[in-house]
Amino acid sequence: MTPKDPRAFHVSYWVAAFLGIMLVQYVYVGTQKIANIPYSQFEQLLRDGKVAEIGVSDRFIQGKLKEPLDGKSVFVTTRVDPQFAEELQKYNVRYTGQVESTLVRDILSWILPVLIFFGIWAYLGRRMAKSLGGPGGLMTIGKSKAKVYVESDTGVTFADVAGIDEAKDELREIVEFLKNPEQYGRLGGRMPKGVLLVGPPGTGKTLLAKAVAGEAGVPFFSISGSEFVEMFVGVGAARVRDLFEQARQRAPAIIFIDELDALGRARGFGPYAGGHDEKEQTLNQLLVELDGFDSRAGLVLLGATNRPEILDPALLRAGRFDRQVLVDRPDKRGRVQILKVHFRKVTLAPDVDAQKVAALTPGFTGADLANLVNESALLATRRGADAVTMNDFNDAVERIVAGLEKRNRLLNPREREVVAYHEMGHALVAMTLPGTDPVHKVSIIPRGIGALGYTIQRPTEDRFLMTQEELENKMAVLLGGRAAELIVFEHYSTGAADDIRRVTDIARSMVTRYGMSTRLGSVAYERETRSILPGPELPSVPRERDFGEETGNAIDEEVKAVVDASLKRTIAILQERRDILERAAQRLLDRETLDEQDLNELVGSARGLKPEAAE
Ligand SMILES: Nc1ncnc2c1ncn2[C@@H]1O[C@H](COP(=O)(O)OP(=O)(O)OP(=O)(O)O)[C@@H](O)[C@H]1O
Ligand SMILES: [Zn+2]
Repeated sequence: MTPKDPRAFHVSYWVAAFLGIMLVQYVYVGTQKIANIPYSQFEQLLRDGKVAEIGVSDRFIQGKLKEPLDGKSVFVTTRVDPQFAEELQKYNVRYTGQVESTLVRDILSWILPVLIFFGIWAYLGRRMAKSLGGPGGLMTIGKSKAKVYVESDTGVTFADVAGIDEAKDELREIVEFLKNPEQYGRLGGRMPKGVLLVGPPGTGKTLLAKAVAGEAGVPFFSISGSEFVEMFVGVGAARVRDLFEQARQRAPAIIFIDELDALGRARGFGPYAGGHDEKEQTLNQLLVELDGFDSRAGLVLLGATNRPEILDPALLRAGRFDRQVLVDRPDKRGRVQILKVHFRKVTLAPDVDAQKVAALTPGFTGADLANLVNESALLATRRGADAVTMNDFNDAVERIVAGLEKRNRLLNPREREVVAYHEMGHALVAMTLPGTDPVHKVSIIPRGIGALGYTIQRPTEDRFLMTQEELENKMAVLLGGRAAELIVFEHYSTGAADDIRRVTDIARSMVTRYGMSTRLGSVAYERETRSILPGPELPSVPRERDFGEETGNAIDEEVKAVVDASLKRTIAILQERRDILERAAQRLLDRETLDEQDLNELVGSARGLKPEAAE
């Protein structure tokens, strides 16, 4: 399309070559037109002395005439046996020699080259399209694919996106900005250029991006990072440039890059570690575009990824994708809302209830739920029913759950219960002990890699200094999960691995760096770069040992003693509040997330109990 696209050159080149060959063929054959004459006429020409030279094969005679006949100077005729010819003349039979059809020759000289040419073109086209990693074939060559992905009106609004209200709220500002980019910058307020939507697959990141475009009524340009993989050098960068160029012309607009991690993988990460020129060039071009565009022009770049941790840090720097919006798996209430959106598309029997279906589908994402509604409708159709019943949903859930379990994405009911008590253990200890950060949210919805549930504490202030008591409370909160599991299930599970690691770090630091152990005194035994205070975690370097083997053993024992004491204390705290733990964990199991207010209602009385009473 645009001359900048390197592939465009290929196509015009091929077309020109093709036309050229046709022209040469035409001119050549045209001047060489051969007269096809009867044998008797040939004899006449011979007798008249008009034939200059001939070539004889066993079936044809071809020759040149001294003067052109009907503008043709070459003739061909079919040979007739001379004796047979005499015979025929004797009986006065008129005869002609006729050259056989020229069809075969025509095919060979015209159609075959054309066919071969198209064959080669199609083959190259397919190969090229394949190496570009995208769909398409013949027709897409030379066209910038970005063009294909523009939607003037996505037709999606926030009403179509349910259950992820927090993410929606964060994007409302972008909508306002896109509706009126000039006004927005009036007071000097700056819009973020890039917003990164982070969340597991199928949670509606693409849908949300489209909804932002739909709400603002701006065009939606989209491209997927994975399309850039395995592309010719230079093509990816050209496409990015082209994409931004087109979007700029139609600003205000949204540019959406799905699977940003495929493109923006940190250098030296994964299978392409070490110079993968093409991706690097494409990434660099993206960074150039990001740095170059002025948000007042009304362009907003949205990116999506489910692996933010592997992104090149350059992408996340200020002025680039400097805002992240979490798009999480929905909890039960969220699932109800999502189901209601998708229920609009099908005819439901009166017994179908979004609450009931939501209760059946813990761990499902928005995409899973959309799939569920669809499957149920298919089952009903197959039955020949005229509405989808609760039974169809039950059957469809069973099928889908089997699939999701295979892909290891769902907890079984027993695991959910363990996770609920574990997380509630953390939360309850935190809410009991003074000086710990308030609990913002508890959830048993898996998040990220590895975390089966989570408890979010929101620090009230930045901390630069912590007392021994505060560190001990922090350890107790971290051990709350393990303690709850021990009390309720009397088991040790792997779910506490990360908690244990962090507790051990704190205990070791207390003993060897902060001099908080009475047995070992206020002596610094180790220098470690890792800090337990909030802030960037530095990579841990091998510890420097300033002590002998005996002291080393004493340190190990002391660390163990600190952790053991902390666990004992934590167990006591929870045992004291066993009934609250039960009630809150059951509520958590039912609702899947509890916010600050829910927790305060459930646990409110816990603070009243003196934690020390437990010791
Ligand atoms: N929150 C939601 N509300 C309503 N429908 C949803 C929601 N989330 C997902 N869906 C349904 O699932 C489909 C797929 O979601 P979408 O492609 O937006 O997910 P995604 O997060 O972009 O996934 P991926 O990371 O795999 O690209 C949507 O088209 C929609 O039908
Ligand atoms: Zn835990």
